[in-house]
Order: sequence, then C-alpha cells, then structure tokens
Amino acid sequence: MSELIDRVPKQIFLAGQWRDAADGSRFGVQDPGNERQLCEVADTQDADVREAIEAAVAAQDEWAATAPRERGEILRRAWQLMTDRAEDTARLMTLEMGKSIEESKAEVTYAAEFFRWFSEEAVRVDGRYGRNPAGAGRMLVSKHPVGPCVLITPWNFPLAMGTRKLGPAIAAGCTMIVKPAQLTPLSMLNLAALLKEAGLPDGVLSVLPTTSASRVVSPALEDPRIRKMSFTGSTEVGRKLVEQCAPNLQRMSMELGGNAPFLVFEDVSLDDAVTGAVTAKMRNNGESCVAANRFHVHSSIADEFVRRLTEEMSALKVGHGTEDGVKVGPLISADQRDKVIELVDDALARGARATTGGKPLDGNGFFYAPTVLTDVPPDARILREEVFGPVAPVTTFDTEDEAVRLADDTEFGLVAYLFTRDLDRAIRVGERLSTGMVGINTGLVSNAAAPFGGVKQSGFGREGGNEGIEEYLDVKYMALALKE
Ligand SMILES: O=CCCC(=O)O
Repeated sequence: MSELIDRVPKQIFLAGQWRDAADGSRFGVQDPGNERQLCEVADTQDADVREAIEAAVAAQDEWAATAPRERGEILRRAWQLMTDRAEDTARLMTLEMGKSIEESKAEVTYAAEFFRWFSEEAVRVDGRYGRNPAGAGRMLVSKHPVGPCVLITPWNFPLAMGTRKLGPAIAAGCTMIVKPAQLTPLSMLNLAALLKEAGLPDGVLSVLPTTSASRVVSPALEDPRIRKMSFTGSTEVGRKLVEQCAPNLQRMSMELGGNAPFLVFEDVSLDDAVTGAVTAKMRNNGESCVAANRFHVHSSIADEFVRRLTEEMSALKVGHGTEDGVKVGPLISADQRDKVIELVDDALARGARATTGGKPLDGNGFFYAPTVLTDVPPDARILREEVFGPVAPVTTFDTEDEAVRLADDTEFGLVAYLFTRDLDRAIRVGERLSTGMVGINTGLVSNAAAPFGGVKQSGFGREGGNEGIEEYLDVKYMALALKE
C-alpha cells in the first residue's frame, strides 16, 4: 500500500511541471478507515496561483488551435492508461477516500469513460451555415473554446468528477486550473501525471492542492481572463461561487446538492425495487449527490419493502475499504459522520424507528452502520436535508398525486427514482417530477453518455453526454452580406 502512495507525486502540478509550494508548506492526507496520516502534499500558496493563472492564459490560444483529433487522441490514450491501471488507481482512491475497492473500481471505469466519450466528442463540434430569413445574406455559426477554466472537484468521487470536467475542457480546447478537494488530492495528482504521460502539453493543466479553497479560487475568478468555472459540491458553497463569478460574468456549471426521492408503486417486483433501492442508497457509501435520500413507498407494500430492505442493508459487510468482501467503507471524516448521527438522532427523537443500524460503529475510522428508518414523521430533518451517508428513511403514500407531491417537496431537483411496471405511469410521473434526471426502474442514472445535472437548488449546466462539451464552448455568429 505505501508503495502506491510513494508513487504519487505529492507536489503542485504547475503548467505541466511538478513543484513544491512557493514557501515549501505541506498538509497531511488522512486514511478515513483508521484516521492515520497517509502522506503530506504541497499546500499551494498565492504566488503559485498567480503562476498557474498566467500559464493557463498564455497557453490558451495555442491549445485552442490544436487539431480536435489531436486532443481526442490525448483523451483516448488517457482512457487507455486509466483502464490499464485500474487496479492501482482504485486502491489509491480507497486509501484516501475510504470506499470499498469494488466501489473504487467502478469509479475508475466511470471516470475513464468520460475521457473515452469526450475523445469522440472532440471531433464532433459542429456549426451551421444558412441563408438569413431575408434571403440577402448568409449566417455562419461556429463554436470556440470558452477559454481558461477553473475546475473545482469534490472528495466523494475524486476521479470521476475530475474527468467529467477535464474531458470536455480538453476536447473543446480550454486550458485548466484544477482545485481538488483538500481531503482527496492524491487521485487528482495521479491523474495529472497520467495526462502528462498521455501527451497533454505543458501549460494546459495545473492542479493546485490546497488547505484553502479561496486562496486558489478567488484570485482566479477575480481575473477576467479566466472565462469559466465548474463546481461540484454543496449548494451553500455554489451560491458563493456564483457571486464570485458575477463581476467578470464567467460561464458557470454548478453541480450542487440533492435530496433524491425514491418512489415505489404498488405494482412493482419487490425484488427489483429493493435491489434498486440498495444501489441508489449505498453506492459510494451513500456519499453521493444522487444517493436516494428518502424512500416513499405505496402503503400496501411498505411493510414488506421495509422488511426486505432491512434484510439487505443489515447483510452488507462494513469495514476498511481494502478488506475482502467489504461493501461499505468509512465515511470521509468525523464531521461527515457527526452530520449523519445528528440527522438519524433527530428522526429517532421525533418517533422514527431503526429496523437496522441507527448508530455509528465503535473503534477507529468514521464508520456508520447501514440503517433503515421507518415511521419517519414529515417534520424529520432527514427528509429535507441531504444525509450523505448509509441511511434509508422510509415513508408511505397512497396515490400517484401524493407520491409526486412528496417527491417534489424539496428545494433540490437533481434526480428522482421511480419503480413501477406501468409504462404509462412511469412516463407520466417521470415527466411531472421537478428534477434534472429520473431513474425509471433503476437505481443508477450516472453514465458518461448522459447529461448529468439538476434544476432548482441542485444547480445548472450539464456534464457528460452531447451536452457536456457545450459548457466549454462559446457560440460565434458571423453575418455575411452577399451580392447575388
Ligand atoms: O456526487 C455526485 C456525482 C455522482 C455521479 O456522477 O454519479
């Protein structure tokens, strides 16, 4: 294991070169499974940020002028390298983030897929040519890289949330400054090394690990030459970043918090619904913005659904992510576990009942038992706040209208899941729900080929799919007079 950590460069990746922080300062990275320090990483300082901004600006025009095929080939090689090294990359991720090896491997595949997808999109940026309505001239519409970008990535998917931003930025021809999460910088530093190996030219990318997000992000957003910011994280932080982008009107993509409802109608196959529920809840330890946050089940099948879900959840092996057979690793930090404890205790105090779990696990590491809560009252905080942990609160409904009302009774609008065998109802309800994404008879919507993103307080912009690259492109229209 320590060999894996030793291989990761623990410096700043500044415009293609590895460097210590300007003043030599470093910060510790912890293993959440045993609260031990794994290593130290360079802590970016003001002077480093200034250099990264200048480098991103200086490299922009030349990078934008490279052939799309060339950028696509870099992404394709990066996909291949990630795929070849999936095992080690997954182990590294488990060490710094905690999730099981199985989950980390799934993330590596998912992350690599964004590179493959955007390697194919790089050569498909289109435009149009047409007569103007008066017939007297022509209209030429083309797309161009938006310019240097600041990309801010979270700790929960330290690789995939990076490739989902870097992939389209590279495909479009934008230079990038990446600020990885303080808790999980290693996966991103590893990715920077891999991209260099895949042929990404020096100057195009800087990765700035830091203990102070504002030290990196604020000067970049205050600089009008930086033209785009993409953020995955909490709604609270997202709002502040929107304010920071206002003076220079940088383009923004905001992938923010969720509070996903999971609707189970009375006609389902309970086997399928419970399998989907476990996936939607427990992927990534429940530490995901698309994790099902609350289960609304038709009252005629609720008892049986709870019984089966309890059986499945209590059978999940909890432990250090690197151990064999472990399905649920530690949560990322003491703070994150405290939040889970607080929300579950609040629900229990208001009358909910835990049919399994309901408490943290003793010993080292930030472990919390997979939990099912039933009889959850409408005023329980857990129905309104994103729990980001392995807890499934269940409530009931009697009619389709009530199900939709409950599902939409939230400020968030990222994803909803619904299970029914009635196709008409699936489409009808799916279209009514106020979310950017809907999973129909599946607990997993994430896919590099699909537009991922939310509405309401879950943000705006789409990542992945054909839509993903558009976030990194500006549209130019040229009016052409024509003497006919
Ligand atoms: O946590 C946010 C993203 C999760 C995903 O892409 O599946």
